[in-house]
Amino acid sequence: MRSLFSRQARHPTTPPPPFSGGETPPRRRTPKENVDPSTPAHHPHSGDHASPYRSPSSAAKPLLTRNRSLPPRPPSSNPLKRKLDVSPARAAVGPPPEAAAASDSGVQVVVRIRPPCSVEGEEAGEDGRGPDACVRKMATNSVAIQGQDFTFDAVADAASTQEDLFKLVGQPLVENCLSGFNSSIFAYGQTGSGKTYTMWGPLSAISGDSMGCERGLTPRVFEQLFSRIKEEQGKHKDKELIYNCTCSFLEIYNEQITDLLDPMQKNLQIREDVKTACVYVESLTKEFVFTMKDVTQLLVKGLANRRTGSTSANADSSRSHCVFTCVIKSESKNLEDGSNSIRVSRINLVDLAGSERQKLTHAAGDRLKEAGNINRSLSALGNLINILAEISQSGKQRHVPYRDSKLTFLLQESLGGNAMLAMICAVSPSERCKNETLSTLRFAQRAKAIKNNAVVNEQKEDDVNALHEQIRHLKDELHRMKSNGGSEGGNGSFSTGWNARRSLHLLKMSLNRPTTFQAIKEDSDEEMEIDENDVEKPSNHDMVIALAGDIGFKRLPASEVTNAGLSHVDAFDGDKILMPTKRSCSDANKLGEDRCNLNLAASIQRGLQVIESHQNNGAWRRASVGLNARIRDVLPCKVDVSTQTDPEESQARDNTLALVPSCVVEISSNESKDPDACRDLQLVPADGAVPSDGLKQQQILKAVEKVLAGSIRREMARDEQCAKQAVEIQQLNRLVQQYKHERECNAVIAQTMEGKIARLESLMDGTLPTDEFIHEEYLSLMNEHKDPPKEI
Ligand SMILES: Nc1ncnc2c1ncn2[C@@H]1O[C@H](COP(=O)(O)OP(=O)(O)OP(=O)(O)O)[C@@H](O)[C@H]1O
Repeated sequence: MRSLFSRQARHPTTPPPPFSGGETPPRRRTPKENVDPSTPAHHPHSGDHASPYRSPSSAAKPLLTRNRSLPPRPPSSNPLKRKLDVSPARAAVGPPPEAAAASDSGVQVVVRIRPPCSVEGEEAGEDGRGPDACVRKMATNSVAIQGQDFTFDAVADAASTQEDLFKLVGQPLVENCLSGFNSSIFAYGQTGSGKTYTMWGPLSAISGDSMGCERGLTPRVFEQLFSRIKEEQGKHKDKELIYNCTCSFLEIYNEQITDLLDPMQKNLQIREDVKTACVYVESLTKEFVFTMKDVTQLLVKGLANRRTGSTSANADSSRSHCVFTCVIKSESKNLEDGSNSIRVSRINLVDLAGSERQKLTHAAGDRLKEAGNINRSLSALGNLINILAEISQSGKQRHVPYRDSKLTFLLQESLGGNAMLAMICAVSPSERCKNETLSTLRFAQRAKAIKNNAVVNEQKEDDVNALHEQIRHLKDELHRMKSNGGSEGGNGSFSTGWNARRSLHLLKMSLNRPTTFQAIKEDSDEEMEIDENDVEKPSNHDMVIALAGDIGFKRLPASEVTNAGLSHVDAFDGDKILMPTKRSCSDANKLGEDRCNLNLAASIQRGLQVIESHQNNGAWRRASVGLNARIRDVLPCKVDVSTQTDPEESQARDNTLALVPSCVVEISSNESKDPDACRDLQLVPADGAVPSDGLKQQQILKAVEKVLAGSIRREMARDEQCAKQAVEIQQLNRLVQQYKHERECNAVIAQTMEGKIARLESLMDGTLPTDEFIHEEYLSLMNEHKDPPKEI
């Protein structure tokens, strides 16, 4: 599966030991055929002890900084972006902690000159370094043939051992795999040049109990792999490292794939997973391997099933390309956050069929047909390598013909893709093979120019979870915005929108609810039922106040109270109403009484002035209307005077007082038409008894003062309520404006989110490379911050 999180390849921390083969002969001035064009001031002898996994041309070039057009950005605070950040420090986290010996992803080329066979020995010398050898090792990394120098990553001559080759190529491969890189080794060369010997070694050395020194690369790689796995598990017990290795073995013979672990399975098909872009062979046998013994069994079985034939160049010539693959899956746990990480890497060990000149090998029949297919297939490989080399050198994109052969189609990951590739080019020192050898060296030269794109194949559980979670969150957010106009729920910028909506709702409730004034309830005279219009604009001269013994206020028809000074009125269920009138006061003709009347009038006047100042207030009018209606319904009613009078006034409790408007009939309807019609008020005793004048006047005065004080208190409470409502309305208006603004912002955010979701999904699907994702995110952020919405 394609990794979501690419990491750069690292430089070797444990370079392989110097190659021990061969001494350096005297230098000759020869044309340099394959100097790496990207290497400045390259010197053919500069690569002493070079590892095939070290490329000076690309040292210190992080994978993601190559071809990057974006300026560097500071580390993101976004956890998701931090996950996507690629840095060597981060790449060093995970099993194994030691950096793998690896270069960037240039193809590493090692040339191996096999020892001459008995016939060739005469011309090439026993060690292949004789004066008649067609190819000579000039340095640890260069050879000379027909007056031409070729420089590679390393050269192993006839004196080199299998162990040397393993240290050069096999050991770094194991480290790369444990670090999560796909890694491949191809053995290329003409028939009989030593490819099979290098890759596997003689069958006897593989299957033998003794650790034969002729064991080839593959068994050594797996010995090392199991040894390193054990070492890592011991070293990082806290990470609970679990490794799974599965192996498969196939051959491509005459352009048909055969399962070497189950040779009955022939003509298997190559499939491509569209989602992950991975290529695999359908129905190929995969075996778990846990020990070296398991691997040996597979190797022996597979190699035994491989097609071989005798040619004039090689008595035991391999007639097919053969690919041994091992997929290594490692799981580790981060004890800090409990998350898991999984690395999956693939080893491809490829022993190619040898090219041959049919004229020289005198092939016929099946061998000829085989040779034709082998050459066609190798020709497709050569062509592909030419194109990849050209692409790497020129930077120009062009079609890469992976599908030209089964070999190139199957191994496309290793060729210019997500893998580290080492190419071992085997050559013969024989003069008779010089053209083939030259051809092989030219092939090697072109292969060296290829740049692969190896990345650590790692998936972190929390990375995937975080991406899924973010997509889900964004989708939810978007859905809410679309369905609710972008303001409900959520957090951050949406919370204000939600507040605005809530405030609007409260405003609506507030405006619809019946106007209630808590202050009135808190008044001690809550049982008082009074129509303020009855005391509105009173006339001292016309005012008649009736005081009932139990301080009940009653209205009397004006006709019944205007004609008599203190007349008995039984209009209300026989209640006696004392009606002190202006005339009765005049009759008494006493200074105290006049003063009393004047004081009373002044008190009432003061109260009424306060009330008048609010008579245009809407709340006041609503309250008045409400009170009028209630008064009409419940009259006569009583007020407990004790709640509004001083203790010494309690003696007046037995007296029933009635507040009598002069125009009680149809007062509610009249008040709006002619408020003056209701201005006459009379206080009369409810029981009709006539109290003594002085006492009564005092009682009246105090009672009226209390009534007015209550009215004033209520008015002040209403004022306070009105002021509060005005502030609230102002605040709500501001919230409405804010709400509108946020709706606009949310529309923009919704658009951005849709884009982000699409990008994240593409990233998850693998259709959008991480580089492009980061680039698009960057552009999106730039766009977002270019024109920030104005704050209200
Ligand atoms: N480095 C070496 N040391 C000793 N013997 C070698 C070496 N390389 C090759 N040989 C021997 O040379 C012979 C041919 O080698 P090998 O079969 O590996 O060639 P090949 O390239 O695989 O040929 P083909 O393509 O026909 O399969 C074998 O007998 C092998 O043992």
